[in-house]
Amino acid sequence: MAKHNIILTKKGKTVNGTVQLTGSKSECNRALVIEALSGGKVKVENISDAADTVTLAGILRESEEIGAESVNGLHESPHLATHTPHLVNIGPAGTAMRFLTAYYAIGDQEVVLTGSERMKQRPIGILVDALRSLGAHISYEENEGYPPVKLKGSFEQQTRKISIKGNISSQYITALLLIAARLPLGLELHIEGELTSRPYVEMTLTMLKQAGIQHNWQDNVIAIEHQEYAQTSLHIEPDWSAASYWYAIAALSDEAGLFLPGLTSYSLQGDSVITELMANFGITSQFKDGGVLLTKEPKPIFRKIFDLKECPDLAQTIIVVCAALGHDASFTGLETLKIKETDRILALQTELAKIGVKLIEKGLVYKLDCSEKQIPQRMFVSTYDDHRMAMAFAPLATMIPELEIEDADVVEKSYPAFWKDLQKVGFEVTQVK
Ligand SMILES: O=C(O)C1=C[C@@H](OP(=O)(O)O)[C@@H](O)[C@H](O)C1
Ligand SMILES: C=C(OP(=O)(O)O)C(=O)O
Repeated sequence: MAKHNIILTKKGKTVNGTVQLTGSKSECNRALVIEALSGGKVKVENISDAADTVTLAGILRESEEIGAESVNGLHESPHLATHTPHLVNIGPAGTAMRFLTAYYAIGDQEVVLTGSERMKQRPIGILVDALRSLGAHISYEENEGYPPVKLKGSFEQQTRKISIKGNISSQYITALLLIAARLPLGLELHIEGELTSRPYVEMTLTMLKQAGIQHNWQDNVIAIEHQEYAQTSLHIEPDWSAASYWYAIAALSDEAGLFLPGLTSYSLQGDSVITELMANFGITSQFKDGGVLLTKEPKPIFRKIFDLKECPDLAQTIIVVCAALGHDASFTGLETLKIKETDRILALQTELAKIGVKLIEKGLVYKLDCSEKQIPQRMFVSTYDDHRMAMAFAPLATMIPELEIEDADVVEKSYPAFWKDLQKVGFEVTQVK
């Protein structure tokens, strides 16, 4: 598909309106895997239209069909008849890549699981090693430790007790927890060292519980016995990471009145912490009428340090807001950013340099230096195949008269209606020929 850029403009410094956000990509991806493993007992309500979720749903549906054909003896499918493995391409969806690796590892189909060029650079060795110790047969098709992977579909559980490093990606842990109840011996997962992105692991366990799967988490050990799913529906809340861009827009405006229906203060999503983070920039979040109302009051910013280890997907949103406001804050917990859709540290450094702001690495702390900040009349934002680069820089249109954003469709990964929603609240979006 041809890539196209857009120019974003916004007149005035007030923003008002109602925006219905799509379902959470993280909740939905978990729910779909739970649904697939539950043998039809669990259903998903309010499925997200994030491209990563739509892709995952399609793949799981196709897999179930192939599974059903092979159970019924209909081996006429060209893949199965010639023993060519079923080729599954997950594109840029990291969460789905990790979850499907675990899902196919315990299935009975032979599958080669691949993704976009960037996906082939996003590590998966820690998860593969854990699955191999459980008894899965997995090999690498290109580079050791990275997709594509071949899953042989001949799982025999060797042990229930495995260890996994917790500081690279919580998605490996979620992937294992999602299949745990289907393992004949269950799972006893020992998390070694620090656990990054912890709220995502909590979300997984809560959703499993909603689906009838109990767990026991003590210190660094999570245990799930082999057990049956309950007959139930999982309801997906709107996406709090998507909400963060609306908070950023409010933070960079003089006045705001934005209503986001469906969001609750008791969300499963760790990114709901955006309400606390944005309070530092004068944003009040009022939960009422079945949603959240954001309002803005100008106030001095005091907070100097932000630890984002539990909410890595908010890093770009918060850092861009601080840079735009000329607030020299420091950030910790950004270690996982280099292995996401792009190296997000490098991408931030390169794009912030265009407004004269530096993001300086000092060991594990990143510090903004806004002393030479300059808001230009026009800016071109490169997006590096990263939806969050496009959405985190879009709020700058409240300050920069002409903001050109590269490859606008990149937002489809998690929030396809983003540009349309901006238009609804008074932004102009012009496609560049
Ligand atoms: O489990 C999830 O749904 C996610 C976990 C996080 O990844 P890491 O655990 O790799 O930080 C997050 O960045 C990602 O967007 C979604
Ligand atoms: C890191 C992200 O997604 P994933 O890892 O699922 O590609 C994200 O949405 O910011």
